[in-house]
Amino acid sequence: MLSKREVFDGVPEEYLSHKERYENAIRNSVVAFSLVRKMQEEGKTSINNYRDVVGGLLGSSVLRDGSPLGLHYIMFMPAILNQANEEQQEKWLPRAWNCSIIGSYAQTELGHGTFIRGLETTATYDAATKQFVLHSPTLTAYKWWPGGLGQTANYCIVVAQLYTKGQCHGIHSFIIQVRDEETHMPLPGIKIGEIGAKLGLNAVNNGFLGFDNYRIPRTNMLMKHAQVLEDGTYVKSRHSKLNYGAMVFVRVVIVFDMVNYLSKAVTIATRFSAVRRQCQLKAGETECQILDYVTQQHKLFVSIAAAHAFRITANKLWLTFNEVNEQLVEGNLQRLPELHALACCLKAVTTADTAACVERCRLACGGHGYMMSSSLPLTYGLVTAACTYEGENTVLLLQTARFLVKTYQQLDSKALTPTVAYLKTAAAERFCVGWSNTTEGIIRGFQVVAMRVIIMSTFNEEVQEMSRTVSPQLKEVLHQLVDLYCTYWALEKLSDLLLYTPISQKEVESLRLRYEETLTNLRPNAVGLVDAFDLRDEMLQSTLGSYDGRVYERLMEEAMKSPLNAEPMLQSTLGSYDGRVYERLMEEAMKSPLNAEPVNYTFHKYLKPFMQGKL
Ligand SMILES: CCCCCCCCCCCC(=O)SCCNC(=O)CCNC(=O)[C@H](O)C(C)(C)COP(=O)(O)OP(=O)(O)OC[C@H]1O[C@@H](n2cnc3c(N)ncnc32)[C@H](O)[C@@H]1OP(=O)(O)O
Ligand SMILES: Cc1cc2nc3c(=O)[nH]c(=O)nc-3n(C[C@H](O)[C@H](O)[C@H](O)COP(=O)(O)OP(=O)(O)OC[C@H]3O[C@@H](n4cnc5c(N)ncnc54)[C@H](O)[C@@H]3O)c2cc1C
Repeated sequence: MLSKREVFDGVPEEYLSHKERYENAIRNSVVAFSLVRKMQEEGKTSINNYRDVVGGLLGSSVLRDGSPLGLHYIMFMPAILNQANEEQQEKWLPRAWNCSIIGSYAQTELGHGTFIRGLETTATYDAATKQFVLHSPTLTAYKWWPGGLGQTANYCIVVAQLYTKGQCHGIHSFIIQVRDEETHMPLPGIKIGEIGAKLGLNAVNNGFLGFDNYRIPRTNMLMKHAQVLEDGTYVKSRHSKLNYGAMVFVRVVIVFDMVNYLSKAVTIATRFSAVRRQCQLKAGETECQILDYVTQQHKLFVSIAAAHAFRITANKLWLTFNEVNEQLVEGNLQRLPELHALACCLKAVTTADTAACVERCRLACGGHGYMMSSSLPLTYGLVTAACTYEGENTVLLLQTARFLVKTYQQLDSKALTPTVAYLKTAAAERFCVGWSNTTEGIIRGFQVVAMRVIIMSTFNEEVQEMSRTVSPQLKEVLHQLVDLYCTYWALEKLSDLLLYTPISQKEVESLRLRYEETLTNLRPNAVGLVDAFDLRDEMLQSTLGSYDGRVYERLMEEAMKSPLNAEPMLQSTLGSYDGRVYERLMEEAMKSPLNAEPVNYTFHKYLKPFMQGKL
């Protein structure tokens, strides 16, 4: 076993270099996950409930900024459970469960994250050799973001467009070895490295991955739902979205993560507010605790309530998830759309609210909340990432909206699933329900709001199909900006307007329509308007915002500057892009302080003994 001192070094992460952070994260992770393995051996955790144990570790003081092994537990293993058939589970799960292989989940590409039907990586079946050929046809096809892939994982689940007999059958999942299990060197045809420094989660070792006609056995396609037979015949899944199962699982789990992070942040801020004394209510008196100010209570108490609300919601969602998955096993797909809509909505709402609440907790602590030692900035970095990963929030809310509009359109013809049954009542009472200032009254009020918004969305959808007008003159555009600014804030501050002005419900509805029309009118000039700020690239200093729009090339150029990519074991993906692979590799190797060793020492010293169960 490693001694505590050796593992934690005692040097706060903030003072470590990018590379030292990674090395520190590996040391901490092998210790932490050796404990999980010990619990497995003693039967204290199993393949079905390990999430609580791992969830408690990830984001804890030991793995404060994430772990290079996190994705192994968070997505690699769930994907095998969810997408692999029995035979494949027998082959891969035991090795994944005892960490003799370390996996990641590679779906997102440089060019696509949300629109997964647009992913470019291809998996083409070769019946002659009974193999799939994985290939990244363009730079934008490179997998980009998978956690742990940079220098740590030696296997991963790859999501690619499946081709067989010349036909594309859409995205499917494959289990792929990317590094040699003995030497940890990338296998021939694999280009791999880490993507560089991020706002947070800098211990997760997010990587990039490119394939150059890389061959895998047919049986490495995860075949629980769809299959490809030896002769290349494609057998399709009962439901095209069953392949998306791993994402639904993680969205459900993220709601639990938000409970942990929000509880932590509001504990820090509330305790600090009890200790902090600032200003006197009356001259001569002792300064009072800031927790006594109503403004401070306004900032914090809702987060305490939200943490409990999210916990109850997470438990209910987990029950629904398990119920629906049991029904799926029996072939009953009826509640899958509802589960998808629920997981999307609750992942989006809890992550957005938690990010806002954690930032509010930080602000409530004044200057001391800005200190890294407060742990609030780090917690914010963790939670704000969750608004993006596992489905960007806007897009997930659109999925829920789609489900609600569809439910409304079938209100009279279809039995409603439990979570939307209220729509029937709200519709039956034709919204004439009176307001009561009770919890039930407020819930009913929001049910009426939901019903009205769904009706408006359905109506807008019909209206917007009819007309779209755009006006080119600058004067018009500036008027549109004024319009936008006014209608945006009128809608943002609607409660005040309803309280203090005679604005009617009808006027609110037309205000909302006008706002959306202004957005549409401004869209064609949006880029021109920001170009008009005339901010040079040197001032922006951003891979995303450069004038020439070469986003992906710049992202890759920046990634290659990471010290972790200087190590000779990595293959320069940018080099393969412009064809100067070997010259660049040699250039990078000569720069790297580690050019004497082909693999980072932490593999042999920590990772390999851990994977061989010797730690
Ligand atoms: C410190 C420690 C922590 C550290 C922890 C760190 C952990 C980090 C983990 C992050 C890992 C990742 O990010 S992994 C990558 C995650 N990526 C994503 O989540 C990608 C997000 N995008 C998507 O999921 C998809 O593109 C959609 C759902 C947005 C759209 O999919 P689509 O195939 O285009 O479907 P679409 O045309 O919109 O809809 C067609 C029909 O399919 C239905 N449909 C769509 N998806 C599903 C679904 N999953 N299940 C059922 N049904 C579905 C729709 O409701 C619709 O039904 P009907 O209306 O026709 O009836
Ligand atoms: C910390 C972190 C860890 C991650 N880990 C992994 C991982 O392990 N494995 C993996 O595969 N991926 C991972 N990801 C990638 C993540 O899943 C994607 O970033 C996410 O799905 C969003 O896709 P995108 O980045 O392409 O953004 P985009 O989809 O390009 O979104 C950019 C903007 O476009 C908007 N937009 C996009 N489509 C629409 C639409 N249809 N309608 C309206 N607006 C739209 C979005 O709302 C957003 O404002 C990770 C990301 C982060 C930040």
